[in-house]
Amino acid sequence: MRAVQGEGPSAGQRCAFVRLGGCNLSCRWCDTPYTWDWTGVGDSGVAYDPKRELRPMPWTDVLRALLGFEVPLIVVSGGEPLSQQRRLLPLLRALTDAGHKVEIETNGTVVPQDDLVALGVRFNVSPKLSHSGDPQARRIVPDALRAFAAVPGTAFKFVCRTTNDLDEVALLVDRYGTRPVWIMPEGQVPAEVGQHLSALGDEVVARGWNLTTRLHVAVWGDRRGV
Ligand SMILES: Nc1nc2[nH]cc(C(=O)O)c2c(=O)[nH]1
Ligand code: SF4
Ligand SMILES: [Mg+2]
Repeated sequence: MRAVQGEGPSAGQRCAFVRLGGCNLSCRWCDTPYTWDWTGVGDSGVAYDPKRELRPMPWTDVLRALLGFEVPLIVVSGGEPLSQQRRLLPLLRALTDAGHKVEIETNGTVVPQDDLVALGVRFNVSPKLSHSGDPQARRIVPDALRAFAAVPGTAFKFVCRTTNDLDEVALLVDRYGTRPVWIMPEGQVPAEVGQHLSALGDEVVARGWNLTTRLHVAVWGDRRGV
């Protein structure tokens, strides 16, 4: 489906999405539990059925569908798309060869391969804070964060609720050089996003960081596919 990139430095740009199944984390407030939560551990409490939610497709079919949307930007998300980075490579190479910009939304726990980095895709890296409920050793992978920080164009996008979360972000930035920083409010409905946005805005600006909303939530609520 066509949409606009809802988050981060390219927010507002026309795009199409590829959403991959499976994640190596299990964040409580995850907004796409249907990509990985087969047991109902997330806040939704729903145990999704992988047979219903996931559809294996040859990458050439995915390419054809994406080219058909005729949009400049392709956003690859999940789940955690880099769990399948080797298998994604031919698709992403074909997209960049065809002149598309590609952005990959990742949780920052998987070191990107050199041949993926060489394609010139943009990584939107979203390291998870303690309120995700994931153990620190799983959500913070220093080698991966440092590797992403070294790739030109990478943006680090931290999902936050309160100003206390910003102190946690600052520690990660100091330790691993995760810049530039974008702070994004947590929330799956406009009221929640708005509330967190106004709670965070002043301090984000004072700290010299960037702020992003979740444009797709404002436009489409929690609808899937956009
Ligand atoms: N419109 C829109 N923009 C997005 N940017 C990142 C998304 C994600 O789910 O990773 C996302 C999403 O789900 N929808
Ligand atoms: S890393 Fe992303 S997709 Fe995975 S559980 Fe957390 S929020 Fe959901
Ligand atoms: Mg999303």
